[in-house]
Amino acid sequence: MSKEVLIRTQDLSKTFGTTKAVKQVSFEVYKGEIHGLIGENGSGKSTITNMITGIHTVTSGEMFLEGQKYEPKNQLDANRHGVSIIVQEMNTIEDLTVAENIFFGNEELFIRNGVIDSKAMNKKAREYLDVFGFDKINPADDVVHYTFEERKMIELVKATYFNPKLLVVDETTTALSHDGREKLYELIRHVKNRGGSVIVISHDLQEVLELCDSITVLRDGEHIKSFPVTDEITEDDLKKHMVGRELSGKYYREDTHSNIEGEVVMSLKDVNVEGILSNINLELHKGEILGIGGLTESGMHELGKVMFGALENQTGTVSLPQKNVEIGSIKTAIASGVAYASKNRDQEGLMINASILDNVCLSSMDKLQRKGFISPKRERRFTNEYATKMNVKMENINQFVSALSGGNKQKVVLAKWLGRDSDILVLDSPTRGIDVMVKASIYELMQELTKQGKSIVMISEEILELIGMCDRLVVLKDGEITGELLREEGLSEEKIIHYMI
Ligand SMILES: Nc1ncnc2c1ncn2[C@@H]1O[C@H](COP(=O)(O)OP(=O)(O)OP(=O)(O)O)[C@@H](O)[C@H]1O
Repeated sequence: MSKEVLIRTQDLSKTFGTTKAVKQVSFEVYKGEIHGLIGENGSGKSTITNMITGIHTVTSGEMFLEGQKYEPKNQLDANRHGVSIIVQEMNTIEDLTVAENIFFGNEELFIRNGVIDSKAMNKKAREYLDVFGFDKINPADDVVHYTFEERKMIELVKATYFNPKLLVVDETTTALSHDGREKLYELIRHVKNRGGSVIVISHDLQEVLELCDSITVLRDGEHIKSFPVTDEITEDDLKKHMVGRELSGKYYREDTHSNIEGEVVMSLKDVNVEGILSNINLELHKGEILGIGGLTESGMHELGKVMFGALENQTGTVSLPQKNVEIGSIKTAIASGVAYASKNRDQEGLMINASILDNVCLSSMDKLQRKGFISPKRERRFTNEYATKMNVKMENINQFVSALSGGNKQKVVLAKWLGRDSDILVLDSPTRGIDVMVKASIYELMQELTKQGKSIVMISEEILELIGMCDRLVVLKDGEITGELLREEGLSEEKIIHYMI
């Protein structure tokens, strides 16, 4: 049986100012297939899918959906054509309830006598949430009460309750916990089994090979290749297509030593946060990479905030013994050389509507000033140095962060803290959304920093990166430390999972 094309792009292009983000891309997605869209950070993946899903207008070129010319006016219009998207960042509206978020733009479904029947809307939302087993999510609650992960789950329902013909999943899996990821895979397969198609954008190449029926590779906004996935295709093949040359070199550390001999630079004593963390006692050593692992709800993300003085209602102490400082606020943390990169980068890590320069310089103002004056030249030099170090793909340092691709935003977060020259870096999900090549350079940089005597706390849901990089790994479950593992004793997935669940 010949395959039927669901969507086809013909010479599709998108220009933002002087940036040619997508250049005459022609590719097609068949009905009933999972199609991977891969490429380095900034290669145009999101821009293409944003055009397909009506988020961006098309600069030039055409799209055809089931053979018909397709020109979505906006996202709702795309939904009405059976096309939806789950984006990288949080995409729920804070002031609305769960149900109002799910049916946003389609409220007319529930209008009775000229007013919205909230009861009927909540009832319908309940039904859809139950299909996914999201029984802890209440349709009538304001969405703001839910975690990043739960809000992503609400978005899954929003994007699929109307049985889309085409679902786009833009770099979402790496933002989710193991369970959330499984739910998303289930959903993707469900759409496929019903004859729908899914475009998956992911930097996890193993995931792409396992999940997808075919793959399209982009490089610098151009279409490089589309091909079906076969058993012969390897991750290295994909990398080669992505960068245009053979790649060599190791990804993770190769040594098996646990570098924990240095003096204690941070000490947590009897830290408790009601309902989140219990009796946390932990020490971080100079030059160490301390991994924190667990399921997303384990308290691991909150532990990072505690180390940065960013959580209220906490008892116990977080201190820096060498400096004789107790961290009780973000201000003290920054002033004492502690940096923190949040998992929730758009809300907590960056000023989205400010320039790269403003973002990189903000936390280093004290370092940059001389006699109370900050020279614009020094700011520019400083920003250029760290943006270049992190390989940020940008027009120039005055570009707004909102105009950067997801992975490049993440690089700005890291550049900001590297520039500050902090002694302790608490990095929550540091390589989220980052392409394989830059990931390798971040791992290299982490090693370089520890050699300089800096200490790193790496909070991650990627077990392999924890195994690959940490001197010591602390595992949390239900807010408590359940295990501590040393690199030199051998870190393995089985051991870690044993303490996680
Ligand atoms: N709103 C915007 N304004 C200006 N430039 C933009 C905008 N959105 C994207 N770009 C630029 O378009 C190019 C492609 O970005 P895009 O987000 O499509 O990349 P991507 O392949 O999805 O990257 P990533 O893997 O990092 O998410 C980048 O150079 C980016 O800076």
